[in-house]
Amino acid sequence: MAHNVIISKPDKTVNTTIQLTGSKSECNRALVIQALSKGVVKVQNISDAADTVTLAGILSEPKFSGFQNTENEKALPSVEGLGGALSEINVGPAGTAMRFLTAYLTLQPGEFLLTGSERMKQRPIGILVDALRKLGAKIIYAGVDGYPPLQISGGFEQQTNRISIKGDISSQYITALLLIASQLQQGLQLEIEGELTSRPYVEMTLSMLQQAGIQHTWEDNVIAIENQPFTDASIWVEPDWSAASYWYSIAALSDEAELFLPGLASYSLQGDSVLTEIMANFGITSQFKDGGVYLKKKPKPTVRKIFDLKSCPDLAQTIIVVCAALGHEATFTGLETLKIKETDRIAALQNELGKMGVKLIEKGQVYKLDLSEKFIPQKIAVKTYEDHRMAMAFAPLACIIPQVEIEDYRVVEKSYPAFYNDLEKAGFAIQEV
Ligand SMILES: O=C(O)C1=C[C@@H](OP(=O)(O)O)[C@@H](O)[C@H](O)C1
Ligand SMILES: C=C(OP(=O)(O)O)C(=O)O
Repeated sequence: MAHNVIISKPDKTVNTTIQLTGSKSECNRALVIQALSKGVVKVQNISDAADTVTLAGILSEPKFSGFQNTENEKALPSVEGLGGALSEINVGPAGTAMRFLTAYLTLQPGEFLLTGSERMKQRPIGILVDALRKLGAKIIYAGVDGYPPLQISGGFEQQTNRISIKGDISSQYITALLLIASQLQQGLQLEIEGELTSRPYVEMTLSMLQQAGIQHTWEDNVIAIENQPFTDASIWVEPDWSAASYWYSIAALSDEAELFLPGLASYSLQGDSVLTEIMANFGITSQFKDGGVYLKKKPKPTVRKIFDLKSCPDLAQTIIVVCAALGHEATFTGLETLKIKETDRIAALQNELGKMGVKLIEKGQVYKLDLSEKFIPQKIAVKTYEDHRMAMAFAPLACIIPQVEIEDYRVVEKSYPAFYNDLEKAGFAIQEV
């Protein structure tokens, strides 16, 4: 089976409609809410992202959801019974599934071994485990302290309703706690210590809980949720703005382009919708009408020199690659969390941009592109490091480099399985090698 693809640009101007799959962030929250509500809350427009399929599969098992979920038909169970006593659950590379299930399983009767891919075993989870233990949950490390796999004994007597948690490593720990908060006997008062990274993801969690009837207060750095029931609701998942970023990037790297992305609205729960503002710097206009967004390229000189990506870390690779490709010597901040994602995204960017003579220089918390030795090769072979966003952020380089080879190209399935089909639809040639 081929592992790589070579992408070449279309013969004519990109002018098409791309229907993006649902946001995996919204979906994975909605699935946990649905399971906690025992099916009272429904989910519509479920994503086909592998991370969502994995979580839906796990939660559709009656022993984990406490109800028979027949709605998520795309679900692929990835659960194995271990001698009846301990159930092993493997989330593969899905960070949100790992973090959300860690909290969720502490409330479910049973003994669980929660594990994931080799990379997942290197992604820290100690901050969340410590917080859950303070609440009274029973979790032990089955491998290295501070990292998955975790052994969780579900069901616990709550010891306190007030805990504090560091906010600058991953917002997913905070989301995991907020998702279960209303089901804790004493509710939860969560004090966020220090800076909060990826803040829009916490706001997304609270908005979605609110759609499911769960009220909260957020005063200064304390988010409080009382014990309360979910109410009948149907949550509609928006298309994925992070996936949209690759289409904005294609438009930015083309002389001309016109695209329609149905389902995206100017108001979104996803912080990555800030993309429209960021991409305006590269001459992309976004017009919201007909139930979606039209993007158009209008060449203009790029003015913005500093991009703070703390609130939208999943856009970092897209924007850095666009700046490098356009020869825009920009500076980036808010990239601290990139080293603990699917791969060390800083190192991966440095390696792959190096193949076109571009340096991404780290100076404390500031990263600067050095384009003094930049060149446009005839061909580039991009390693993807088991990171979907490396593949999708570099693929648009095909607009300016005749042949872009993406190694281990199927990594995109984590969030956007139809990526290459959509590229073909837009006129790109995709050759498996
Ligand atoms: O809550 C979420 O759905 C996510 C939060 C972000 O992670 P961090 O909070 O770890 O930055 C983001 O990078 C990830 O892709 C999805
Ligand atoms: C960081 C990501 O995902 P996760 O942390 O959920 O694995 C991502 O999709 O870019």
